Amino acid sequence: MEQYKASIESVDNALNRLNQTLASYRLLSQQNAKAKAEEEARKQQIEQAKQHAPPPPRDLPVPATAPSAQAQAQDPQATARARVGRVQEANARLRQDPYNLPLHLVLSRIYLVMGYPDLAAGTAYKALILSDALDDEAEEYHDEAAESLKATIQQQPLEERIQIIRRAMDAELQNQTPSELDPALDVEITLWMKEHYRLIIYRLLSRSLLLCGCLRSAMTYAERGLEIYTQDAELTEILGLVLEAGDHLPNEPDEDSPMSEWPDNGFVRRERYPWNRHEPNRFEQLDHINQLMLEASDKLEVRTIDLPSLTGLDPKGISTQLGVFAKQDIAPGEQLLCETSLLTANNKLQDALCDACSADLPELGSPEYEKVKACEECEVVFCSEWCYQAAMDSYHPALCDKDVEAIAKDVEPAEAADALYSLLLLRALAMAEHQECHPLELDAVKYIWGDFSPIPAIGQILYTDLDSPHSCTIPRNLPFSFEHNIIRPFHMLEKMDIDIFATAHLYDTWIFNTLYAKFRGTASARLSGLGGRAMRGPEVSAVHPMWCLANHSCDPNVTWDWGGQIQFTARTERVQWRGKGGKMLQKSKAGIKKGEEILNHYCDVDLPVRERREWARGALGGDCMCARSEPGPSFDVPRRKITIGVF
Ligand SMILES: C[S@@+](CC[C@H](N)C(=O)[O-])C[C@H]1O[C@@H](n2cnc3c(N)ncnc32)[C@H](O)[C@@H]1O
Repeated sequence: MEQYKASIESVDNALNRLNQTLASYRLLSQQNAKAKAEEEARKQQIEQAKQHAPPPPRDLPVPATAPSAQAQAQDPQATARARVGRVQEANARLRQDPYNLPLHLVLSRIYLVMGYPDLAAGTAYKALILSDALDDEAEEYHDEAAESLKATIQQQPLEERIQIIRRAMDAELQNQTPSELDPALDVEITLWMKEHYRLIIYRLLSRSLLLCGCLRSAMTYAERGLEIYTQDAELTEILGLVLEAGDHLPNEPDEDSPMSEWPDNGFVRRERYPWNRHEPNRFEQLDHINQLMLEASDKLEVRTIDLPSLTGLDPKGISTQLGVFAKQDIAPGEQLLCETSLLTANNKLQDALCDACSADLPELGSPEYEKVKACEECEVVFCSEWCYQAAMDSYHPALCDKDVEAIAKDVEPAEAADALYSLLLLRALAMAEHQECHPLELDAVKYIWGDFSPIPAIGQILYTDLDSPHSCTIPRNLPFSFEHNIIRPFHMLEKMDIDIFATAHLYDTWIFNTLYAKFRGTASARLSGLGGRAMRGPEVSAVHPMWCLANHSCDPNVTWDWGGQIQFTARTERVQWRGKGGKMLQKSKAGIKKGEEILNHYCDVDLPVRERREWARGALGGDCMCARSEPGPSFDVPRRKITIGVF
């Protein structure tokens, strides 16, 4: 105990000495009449100092469950279990100590090793936010991050703490210049950030973004790191790898291309994460799903169905999923489903649409306009008292007066679809926040098919090296960008006054990815009714959780229409097409018999077969196997084009 006390004192003594040295330099600099000349000299010296590489960062503490290399080779299953255990353990520790910067770096590294560079980037980005907060007393999270990091540093070996202080004092003495250290900040924290953690943040962020295909951001962070750590071999290597990855691109940018020409998006794994305890067993919860279906239709029920696996990932060639079936005979032209969803989005700032259901608002001054109701606090408008009340009960208070209106609005046409997905995410986050529910447990989200790829086999190599996004050996089909999957969701949460560190169990990159996976397979989009033009890209979008349980066919037995509500109506005429011998075919009669499956259509069924197949490969993940589109010669008659569909 005495010995411990003495060591503490020696750290304190060293810190005091350092502070005195710094203070004397500050005094000197104030007295110096030739301040300008000195400033020049100081700049030169800083430049010289930058030429010396900082000492390599001490390796981060490895959680106790990490398996040894030998154990990994002997038992890959145990290794995989241990890795998932490490994610859970790091997250559990973060729940107790949410502002702990080094712990974020540990978790980021675990994700990277597990082949989740997207999650590694999300976690390293949070470490960067903490690092920026540590630099400025006035920043949100400053006090919490400083307290947590100080406690971590105090647990480190005393010799190392003293060495770091000594090195800083020596550098100060050698330079004979005013200190770069900010007197308002804790000196030891500043030194540890510089010696260890800031460098690791830049390395982790730039490498993981490189592996996600976000070359522009990877380059930005590698370069930012190199401005501080000019000689760092790893950052220099990562910068080289970014340039090399650019060589593989079809429109290859070169080193001198403007930054804006470098791609900043790619694809990542789309899977039910092994630690995700929120995905329901939909087959066991069919009764509950059918209770939800009753609110949209009393003529339909949800059942399990074996579909041909279109992605080729299922070894049996069959994918057991859900589908929608008729509970009674349905006549041609009869309406069979009418569903209202509040999981909607509109990417136009000025369009007159209901905030809740996205229906067009009636014309100003018309008798119908009487029904329109605005929020008294923030003036957001709803088409009816019903929508106003539903929004208040479901999501609006979480967004009211929170300065979120301009997020993802009025974007370039090429960005329109991604903006809509971001806005659907914002709506889901607001629903979760207001309803005090985990975002993946929301009724509007929980039972949606996420089109997840199977988790890779135990022991399978995921990246042949951790140097290139092209070395990944497993399918990655979830579109990913640093902006949409990381920066924007955290920004939205901060606007909603949500502490992103204290709520990581509710709001984190893996949760955003899971929500995006669900929305990407099921959201319908359309142009806004008011002046919407195709060149502006999709403008309104919604996820209808019951509607989207119906599977696709290029010979559908229903049509659908979506204004404020989405409706299924039994087709009055089935599609006709020319078969192999050029003969006109119409496989089925209009009308739906009890027990028959509801065959939805996600694309324009009037498109020619080649375009439908191309669409199906993108949207369903493979060739559509319905009788009309089965691979093989077929001669479709192209007809009218519509501008509405699942995107
Ligand atoms: C919007 S969901 C339809 C509902 C889904 N079956 C479920 O269980 O929730 C779309 C997914 O269903 C499957 N699917 C839909 N239509 C299909 C078809 N004609 N053939 C094979 N799979 C289909 C694909 O996996 C597709 O990604």
